[in-house]
Amino acid sequence: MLTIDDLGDLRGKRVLVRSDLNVPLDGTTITDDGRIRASVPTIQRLRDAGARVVVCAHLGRPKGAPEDRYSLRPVASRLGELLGAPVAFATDTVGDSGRDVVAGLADGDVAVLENLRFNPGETSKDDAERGAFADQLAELADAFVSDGFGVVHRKQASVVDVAQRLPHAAGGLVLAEVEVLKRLTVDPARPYVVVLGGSKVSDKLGVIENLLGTADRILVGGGMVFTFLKAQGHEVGKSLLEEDQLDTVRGYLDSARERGVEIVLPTDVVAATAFAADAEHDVVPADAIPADRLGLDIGPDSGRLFASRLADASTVFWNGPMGVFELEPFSHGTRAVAQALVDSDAFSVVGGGDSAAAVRTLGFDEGAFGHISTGGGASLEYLEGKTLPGLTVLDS
Ligand SMILES: Nc1ncnc2c1ncn2[C@@H]1O[C@H](COP(=O)(O)OP(=O)(O)O)[C@@H](O)[C@H]1O
Ligand SMILES: O=C(OP(=O)(O)O)[C@H](O)COP(=O)(O)O
Repeated sequence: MLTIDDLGDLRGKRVLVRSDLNVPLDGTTITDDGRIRASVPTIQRLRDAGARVVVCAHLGRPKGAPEDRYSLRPVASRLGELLGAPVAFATDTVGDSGRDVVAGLADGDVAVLENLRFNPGETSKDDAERGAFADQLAELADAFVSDGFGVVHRKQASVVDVAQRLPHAAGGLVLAEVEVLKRLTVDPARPYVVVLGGSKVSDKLGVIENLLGTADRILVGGGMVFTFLKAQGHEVGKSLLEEDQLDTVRGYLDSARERGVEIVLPTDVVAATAFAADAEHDVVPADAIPADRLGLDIGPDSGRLFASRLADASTVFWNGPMGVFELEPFSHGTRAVAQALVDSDAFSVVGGGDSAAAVRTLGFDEGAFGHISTGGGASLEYLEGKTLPGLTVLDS
């Protein structure tokens, strides 16, 4: 991959940096700034080189139009604090504000553009629409640095199309993440255990197919669980469910059996009356979730089971919290898995915005894990052996 050194002298040049600043927020309060901190070294390096740094990023999944709750303004403020320098904020991405803010930058200055996903072109499936938005982004800069590892699996304008329009390079974060993940693709020490959870179920269920060819054991928790339980014929109440994936999941279970890959499912679940910290909740058997309840965590028995299936692992990749860890009553399963990794001798990689945030907010020391990756879906697709569009485009 091309690196920042390949871009030559950057003094006075406008450099567009695609970062992954998709951090968890409580209102306008950032509850974990890990992804912003991870983005700082590349931005600082470009400042030191005298570049005029234009940072672009997304927050959440707005549908192509502005929504206050997804504004990057609080993120820009936090970036300024971490850099110890003023950060200009454009209230749009490629409109008047974006252009004015970029025009006002001096060498070494930094600006953050408003959420890329407020523009329909960013995530469009239509090449022409995405290309037109990428043209506008490219007009704001002389060079492009891709540093948002968490989005390199997305074929989106700011990840792929803009790189085709400007001299481009991989940032230090992307290079570092790929370096670590390579260790898990080239002959990982066995047993190799993958732990999957979280809420992006439709996105991530598909990775299991390829992981069945590489992992020895897959532990399933979080919102993923219920599609498996339902596929086995159990009721899951009001829990997160991908109804149209039931046959696919049955196929995974059959295929795992044939290949000798162990799929470990929870034996009990914390089932609540509502998605709220003060909701009534009980531990119920995984095969007997009441119709009016939703599963928001794996239960204590499952926590012990998962820990026991991690104890002998030599390599572990974990993406996706085991429950709604943001709410204390539903954080115990995630804590149990994190503790099991801390206690094991395995080389462990924890990937994903929320998984990394969970580990930190639950009070674990980052140093106790082999690597904390900023990418969840991106890491998973890399480990599957898939071609990631945001990486391929940096090769040429
Ligand atoms: N049983 C569940 N039901 C609903 N949401 C869940 C459940 N378990 C975990 N989650 C949610 O999953 C979210 C993280 O999912 P995801 O984005 O896939 O992970 P990551 O960001 O680590 O890749 C968390 O906000 C958590 O509250
Ligand atoms: O949070 C992210 O991914 P992750 O939840 O897989 O870690 C990235 O910012 C990508 O976001 P997206 O899954 O909305 O494209």
